Amino acid sequence: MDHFSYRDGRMFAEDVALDTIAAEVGTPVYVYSRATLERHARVFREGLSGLGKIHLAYAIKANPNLAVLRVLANMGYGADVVSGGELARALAAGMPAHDIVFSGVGKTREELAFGLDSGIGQFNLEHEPEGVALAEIAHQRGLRAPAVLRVNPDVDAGTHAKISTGKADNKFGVAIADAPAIYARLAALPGLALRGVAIHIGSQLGDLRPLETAYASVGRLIAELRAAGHEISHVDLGGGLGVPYREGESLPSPADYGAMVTRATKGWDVELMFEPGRVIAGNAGVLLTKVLWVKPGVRHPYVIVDAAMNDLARPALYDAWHDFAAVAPSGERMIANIAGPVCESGDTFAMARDIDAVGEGDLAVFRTAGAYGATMASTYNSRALVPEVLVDGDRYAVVADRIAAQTIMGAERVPDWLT
Ligand SMILES: Cc1ncc(COP(=O)(O)O)c(C=O)c1O
Ligand SMILES: N[C@@H](CCCC[NH3+])C(=O)O
Repeated sequence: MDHFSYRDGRMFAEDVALDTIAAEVGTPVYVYSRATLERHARVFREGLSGLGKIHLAYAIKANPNLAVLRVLANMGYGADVVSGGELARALAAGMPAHDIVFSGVGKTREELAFGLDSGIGQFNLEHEPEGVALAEIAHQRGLRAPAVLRVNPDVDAGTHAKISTGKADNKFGVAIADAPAIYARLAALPGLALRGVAIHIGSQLGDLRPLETAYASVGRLIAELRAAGHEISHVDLGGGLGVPYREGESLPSPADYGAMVTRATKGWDVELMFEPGRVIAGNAGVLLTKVLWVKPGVRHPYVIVDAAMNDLARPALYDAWHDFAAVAPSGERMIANIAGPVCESGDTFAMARDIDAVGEGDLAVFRTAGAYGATMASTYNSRALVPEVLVDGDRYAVVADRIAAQTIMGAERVPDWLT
């Protein structure tokens, strides 16, 4: 069941009409559905139900809003974090420290110490010097840091180049061929409790084959590490499962993914960990916007909406497609370009798109905006930071305020020597 659907010609988020939210909170605004978040969390877990003991660490970079994290914490999810800021959020949302995994290619010593002092469950080491530093910091505290080594399997994930992470030339992990030697050196350090490996080859994957190839490499590595005498008890298979962005698009489901994982990890005898992000949050949110103007264009009119690339960066960054739908469609269609107010031609959400006909003042949504939406927002062009709303049945709450340009200006200073 879609939790963003029409009733009597108006779009609702669960049981709340989007025009009500627009009138009360203003636009642009992100709107999330709690029921959808919960459904996705449940379906992902069910997809992996044949695998025995698993750990689910929601990749909070996808949507780190505290209310969203609380929903997922209540569903038994831990967190995959990539900065001290994300770690602070996961803890603040009530995620138990031992359910938190710390990934990221540029963790600072301070962040490593923060993770240790918080008692997090696992560090995913991205390279040898990081492991050495973590071992030192842990040893000084009389601790052994639970850790796994992230390997780069040199697999083309078949997704957008900017969100591929598993090719040899990408910055993530250690080359899988170098992994046995690095693993052996790190495993010998007294401050580390090295217990396995991690992998993550990219995001928005629409084909499971690259993942299966990568997991097969991990399987061979596990055998090699065990043959060298290492105890391998944990393997983190990362995230990356894609979601449909276009109506009618069909992608592998969590159940398909689970079947592949079951096949690929047969006989591994480890606790598997997963870091889903987009598949949990992507289709649980829309960006609600208002049409400001409809302006003639050379081939098609420009629909200028009040959301812009600073609110939803994905189209400008990755040429990403987000379905656009009127909140109260008339039934008419139009071919139009859709753009925001920011002074860049890249601030264009769609060109020559067949959309619901809209005019000045109409409300519309960009769909599938729950992941990598608000979290990538900025205040470029001195625009406000976009607010977020969580709907739960017939109630809703503003879960992140709109931060006005004036408030942001309040953090700036003109030094007195600049008279
Ligand atoms: C290490 C790591 N884990 C998990 C994820 C989540 O990925 P996705 O949102 O595609 O599931 C990412 C982002 O791609 C990541 O870098
Ligand atoms: N920000 C990207 C995903 C990056 C995933 C981070 N590892 C997107 O919007 O699709």
